[in-house]
Amino acid sequence: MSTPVSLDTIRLAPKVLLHDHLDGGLRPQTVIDLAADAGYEGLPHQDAETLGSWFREAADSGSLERYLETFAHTVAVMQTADALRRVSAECVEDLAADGVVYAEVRYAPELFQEGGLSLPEIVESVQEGFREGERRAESQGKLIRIGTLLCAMRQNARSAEIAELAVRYRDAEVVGFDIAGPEAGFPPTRNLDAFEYLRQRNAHFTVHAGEAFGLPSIWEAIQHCGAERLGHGVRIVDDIKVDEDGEVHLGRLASYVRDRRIPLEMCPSSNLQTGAAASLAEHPIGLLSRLRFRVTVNTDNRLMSHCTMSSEFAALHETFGYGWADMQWFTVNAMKSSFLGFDDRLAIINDAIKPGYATLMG
Ligand SMILES: O=c1[nH]cnc2c1ncn2[C@@H]1O[C@H](CO)[C@@H](O)[C@H]1O
Ligand SMILES: [Zn+2]
Repeated sequence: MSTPVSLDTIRLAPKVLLHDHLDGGLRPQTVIDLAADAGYEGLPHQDAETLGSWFREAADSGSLERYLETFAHTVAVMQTADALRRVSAECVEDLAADGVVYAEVRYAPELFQEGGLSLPEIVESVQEGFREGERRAESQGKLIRIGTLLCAMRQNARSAEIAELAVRYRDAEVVGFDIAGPEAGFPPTRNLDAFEYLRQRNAHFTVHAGEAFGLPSIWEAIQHCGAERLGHGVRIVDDIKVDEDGEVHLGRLASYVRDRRIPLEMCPSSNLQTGAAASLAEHPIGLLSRLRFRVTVNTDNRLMSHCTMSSEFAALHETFGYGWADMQWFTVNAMKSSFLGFDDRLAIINDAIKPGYATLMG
């Protein structure tokens, strides 16, 4: 018999997360503790519950730029090796407790240099934290693996340096590169040299595109930069027309994205906060899934968007009626689209994902 779908049972389902920001997923209490350690006095609240609500409400701003302002507080408390190790280990524990079996967690090393850390020190501290988190999860009977993505910030001009850093640590579980930050006014082509460098070295990258800006950003990311995946990519719907009678017409770019199976790292809750979609029911994930784009479901920022992988799946279940088979489809899509090697992806699909959903589907 099939297990009824609820938030609690979704937590038991194996899940894969490709788009989660390290500095967007801190526990509120950890932000408070680290602020005290660092002597940071800028926090709006000193009580974990109130602070958690503050992040969610402040991020609920209707614009990406204002959503990103809330990161000033998390970034401020992540300026030492110890703080980075703690945040990274807790991130893994939280994902594992939510039933995530594989996650790609991203952050921008250039943001953590205010206390004098070098870029290698930052990367090594985070990697140590991730490994520690994997060990703690395993000791609680939860198997999880973390791949790291290094981001360059679009508004800064350090992408070449960060791309080199990603390649330097590619054999230490840094699996790829991304550009993040404000999208409007900062087209992905500003970072062409970084993308060229990565392609020459057979390295992987995704690009935040089609979130706060439309089709030109997606087109540049794919056709000029060579992005393998799209962070968000929601605005690809601008190239899809649905007639009154339900007939669907895909433009050239939307067709290309679907034909080439370019993965969309969709983050529904985050999109509602930044105004990229008006409501979950109207979120393009419904149409894009129906049209069998390579859709994946992600959290983006668990603190600011007050979500987990399980809560995102639960919301999709309520709104679109998705059941276990759909969740397995999203999960297999995500695992196939990960930057891990092919053998490792297959092993997670066959050893963790398929048996997990088979049990739930009965
Ligand atoms: O949805 C998003 N779109 C663009 N940038 C983002 C998003 N979420 C977080 N960041 C930015 O990425 C940096 C590195 O993790 C964060 O500091 C934040 O500024
Ligand atoms: Zn993001």
